[in-house]
Amino acid sequence: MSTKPYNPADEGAEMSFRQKMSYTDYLRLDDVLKAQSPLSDAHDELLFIIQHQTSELWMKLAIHEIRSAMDAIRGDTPQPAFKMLTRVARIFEQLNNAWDVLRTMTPSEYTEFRNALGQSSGFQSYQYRAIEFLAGNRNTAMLGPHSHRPDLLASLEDILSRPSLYDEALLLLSRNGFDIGDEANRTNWRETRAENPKVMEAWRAVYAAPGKHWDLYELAEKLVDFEDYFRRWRFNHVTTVERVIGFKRGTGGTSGTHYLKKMLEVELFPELWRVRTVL
Ligand code: HEM
Ligand SMILES: N[C@@H](CC(=O)c1ccccc1NC=O)C(=O)O
Repeated sequence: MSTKPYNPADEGAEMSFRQKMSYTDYLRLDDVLKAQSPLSDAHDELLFIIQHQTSELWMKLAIHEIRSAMDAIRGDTPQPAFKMLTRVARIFEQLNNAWDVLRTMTPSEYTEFRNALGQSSGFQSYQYRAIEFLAGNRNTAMLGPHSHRPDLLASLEDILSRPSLYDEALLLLSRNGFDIGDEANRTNWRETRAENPKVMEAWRAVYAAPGKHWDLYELAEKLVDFEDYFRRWRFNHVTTVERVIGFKRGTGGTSGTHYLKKMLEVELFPELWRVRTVL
């Protein structure tokens, strides 16, 4: 005895989208799902492509959130920035978990298609560079790989012409009466700023009396949280890279694992880490 299969149309599920916007239409899935073009017959190349494309989508959202957080801080309304920065940290947590999928690819499997990648490399990810530049890790040498794309170069240059997320936090400290020295009058934002003892002292005062400076205290902790998850991303990346290609040179031309280990030393918000020692 068979029962009739359940039909969601009986309770009103729409079944015809000839004249209406569907899920596939709204999400432009034809564009998204046609954008994977492996260059080899290797089974794992699709994993590699999807891993990177999904990472780039999450980075797009991170950039959107960081920019809005910066606007909120600049407008002296830091509260919405807290939520946005929490989301950025969660995005990095998501990216960190994604390494578990890529880690299932062995060196033997990667070697099957590595040649097809030519000299392309994550080193040329302009969204990754945008996140670093927005956060405050600025190095104009990193513009080089984008010199053939005036549109991308212009958007990175635009980021470098304005204060970073951390600069916005320091300017907020200054507007709240904290002495941050010459940094309050800075006009050139293109390079990473030098560490500043006055900024360290300002953060020390914030951490010494959280109740008195709650917004600045909460902002500082959101920034530390963001950097914490960012550091974990760098660490997961270099560990995966060592596991898959050892100490081979990178396709992008750097020393590979050695280069990435050096990048682990980068600090986005140095005084916020330094201040811990003196509390
Ligand atoms: C098997 C997987 C991977 C390997 C073997 C690998 C390898 C490398 C190497 C060797 C570099 C140094 C630059 C070079 O000379 O090429 C690099 C940089 C980079 N990779 Fe990967 N990578 C892998 C996966 C990923 C994934 C999934 C992402 C996510 C988007 C990514 C993003 C980046 C970025 C953003 C850089 C630049 C880092 C910086 O300049 O600090 N990589 N990668
Ligand atoms: N740099 C990697 C290649 C690589 O991982 C890659 C190549 C093209 C697009 C994204 C990549 N991912 C991260 O660098 C390698 O040396 O094997």
